[in-house]
Amino acid sequence: MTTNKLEQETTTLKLEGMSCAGCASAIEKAISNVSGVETCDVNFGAEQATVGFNPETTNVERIQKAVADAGYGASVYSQDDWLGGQQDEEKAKQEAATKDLKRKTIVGGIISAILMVGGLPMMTGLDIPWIPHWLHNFWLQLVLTTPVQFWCGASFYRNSWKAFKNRAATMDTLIALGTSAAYFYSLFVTLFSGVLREQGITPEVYYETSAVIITMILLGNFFELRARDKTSEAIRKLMSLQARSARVIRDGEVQDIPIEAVQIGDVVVVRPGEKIPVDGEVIEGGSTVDESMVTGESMPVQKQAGDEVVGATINKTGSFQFRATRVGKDTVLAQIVHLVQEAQGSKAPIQNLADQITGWFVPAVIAIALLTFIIWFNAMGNLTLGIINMVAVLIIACPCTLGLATPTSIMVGTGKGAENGILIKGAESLQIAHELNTIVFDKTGTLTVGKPKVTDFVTTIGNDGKKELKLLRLVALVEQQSEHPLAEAVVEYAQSQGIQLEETIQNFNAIPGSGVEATVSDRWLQIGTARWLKEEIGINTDFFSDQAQQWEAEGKTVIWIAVDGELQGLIALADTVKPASTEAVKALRNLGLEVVMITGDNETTANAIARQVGIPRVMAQVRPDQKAEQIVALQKEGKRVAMVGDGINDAPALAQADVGIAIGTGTDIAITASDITLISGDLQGVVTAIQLSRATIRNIRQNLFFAFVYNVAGIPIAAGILYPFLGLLLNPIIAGAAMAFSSVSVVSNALRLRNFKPS
Ligand SMILES: Nc1ncnc2c1ncn2[C@@H]1O[C@H](COP(=O)(O)OP(=O)(O)OP(=O)(O)O)[C@@H](O)[C@H]1O
Ligand SMILES: [Cu+]
Ligand SMILES: [Mg+2]
Repeated sequence: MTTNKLEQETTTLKLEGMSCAGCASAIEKAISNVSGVETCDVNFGAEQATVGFNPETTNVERIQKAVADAGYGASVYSQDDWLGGQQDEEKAKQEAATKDLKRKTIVGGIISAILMVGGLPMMTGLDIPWIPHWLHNFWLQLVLTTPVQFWCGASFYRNSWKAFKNRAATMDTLIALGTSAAYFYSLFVTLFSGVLREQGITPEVYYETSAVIITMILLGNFFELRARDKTSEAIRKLMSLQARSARVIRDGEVQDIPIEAVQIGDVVVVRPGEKIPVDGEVIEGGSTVDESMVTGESMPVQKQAGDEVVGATINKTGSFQFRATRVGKDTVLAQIVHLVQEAQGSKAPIQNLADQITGWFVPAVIAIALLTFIIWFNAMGNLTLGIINMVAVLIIACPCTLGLATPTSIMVGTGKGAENGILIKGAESLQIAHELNTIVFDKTGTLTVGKPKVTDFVTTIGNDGKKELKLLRLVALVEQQSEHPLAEAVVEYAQSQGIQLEETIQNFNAIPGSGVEATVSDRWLQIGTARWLKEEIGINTDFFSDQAQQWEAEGKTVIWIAVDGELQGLIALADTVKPASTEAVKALRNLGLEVVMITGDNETTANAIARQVGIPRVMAQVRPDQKAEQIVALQKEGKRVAMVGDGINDAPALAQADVGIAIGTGTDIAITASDITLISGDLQGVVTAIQLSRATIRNIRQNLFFAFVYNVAGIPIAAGILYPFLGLLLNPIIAGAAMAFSSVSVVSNALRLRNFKPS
């Protein structure tokens, strides 16, 4: 990573023509070889590639060409795609592919059934009267099997040729080799059956082995395709939330226009029960809006002039007009879709092992298969069993299950997150979240609502109303320049006392984590923490010590006022704890996590709030620039730390934490430094995210276990290792069935994650 992040561009490509994880690694290799490409993640499950590259040395076209040269297709994922009709086009293409697969499976199925029935008397040694003998004729079997081998099974040959050109081998290689061995051996026997008989060998053919295996694998593919389709359901659900049209006021009249035609600044009319088409700001009227589809928050939200509305949410009772502020790919919904798409295509570290294995797996299997043949043929002198066992090894060893295990679970997991208002940036975050043991909460705006109100105001001059107001005016004038929530509260309070704030001030200076200072009306004002005034400036603060102590114990934030270096006043502000905070903290502790609160506020206040929400460990008086250091300190204690913050001023800490969880309040989703974004401000989302992560990783482990067990146990049995002891061989047909349905079972297991419910 030598290049600057800013110079790197990331693009997501939609891939075509992959049949297994082997293809994925072939594409990954091809893309990585393009000079200028810095990172590349190919996801087989999501059929997409996420490529980071330096736009100065390469471009998307060159990357696409590399993919095409490797024998696959890559198209650019445009965020506008799903707004227009391109989605339908892709759907039609997919439907055609499914239909083709279905037809081939049916033809293969019928022929296989005939072959199996014909083979029954031979296999069982019985003379079954209703089965005519000619059904077992070698030549008839040849005629029947040939279309299955080369028409139904065409894709296996095509794909293994593609892989071969890339000097790679995939699951298709194994299937093509395995079934070809059975077919051509049978062909040889058919042609020379006379010669074999003369030599005293009973000629036997294995046409049905090949036909049945091909059919079975096609059937498996068919089920897998249908099941995999369901893993991307979440995205489709999100996309379908998009409204089709909007009612806007143009040229003084209300017009119905398609959603793509809406422009920023358009005035949109929304009636009761209608879907809000794009993002905007209410300018007239009011209503309650159901935002659950975007935020996961089930309570409808009140809207009036000045409030933001989000596209795809549903207007309940009232009607209103709003001005469009974000359209097309800039809307909150479009961004969510984009993010989920990217996350679904990203790779979890847990997958690396599976990838490495698949890389050398196929060549190794071919070697084992050859060895099996050689041993059976040479040591046992049995050509037929040699061929059959070799075919069984080739078929059972198919690594496709291994390739599907992780990505399918990740897709379902991230999709499930989105449904619950939890945006997970990548598979890696989803994985790390299950290892967390410490959760650090920011206080203001995270555990509390973040809208403090002034509750008390006292001055050293006692109860002289006029002088008090004069001081408050000076304070508010200074605070007007600050963006701190405390400052806003002070200004609001002053205004509510009827104070006019129209005077320019000089030398304004904000000291983050301490306070603000400025000159107003020739007076030098310093407003901030006691520590700052006392220890850094040297002002005597004794006068208000007791008063401050009392307020702080009530959980109020106290700010101190000094004029010309002398203490003159004290303001207390209270912020309400979010109703869900206590619940969420409790749930997290029940999950076995240590919960910590971090704040710039002073010790006493912090402790009072911590007690209210049930947090045992507090880090108080931490300056904004020190928050990240505190996270490092926790990490040095050996902890895996998640930081939960409002995403704006906590950015460094969010980035430092193992998992940064940002609270996006309302429409303001700051998806920047965080790994996970909770779209609604509900802290319960933290609990859900961790539970979801644990469920997903558990699911992946199950999948990997199934995949490994099946391959590791299957290969030796297929090779005939049990034969000397138990006389047990694996019929290639059974191997084919096992192989076909192992991937179906992995995908079905991943789909179980769809039942995940936040508790
Ligand atoms: N504009 C300001 N006016 C008055 N006091 C301020 C101002 N900015 C900061 N302070 C003082 O500095 C303290 C620390 O501020 P800081 O922004 O680090 O934390 P906070 O917002 O109180 O809490 P948190 O860290 O939980 O967000 C505040 O509690 C307040 O006493
Ligand atoms: Cu396979
Ligand atoms: Mg703050």
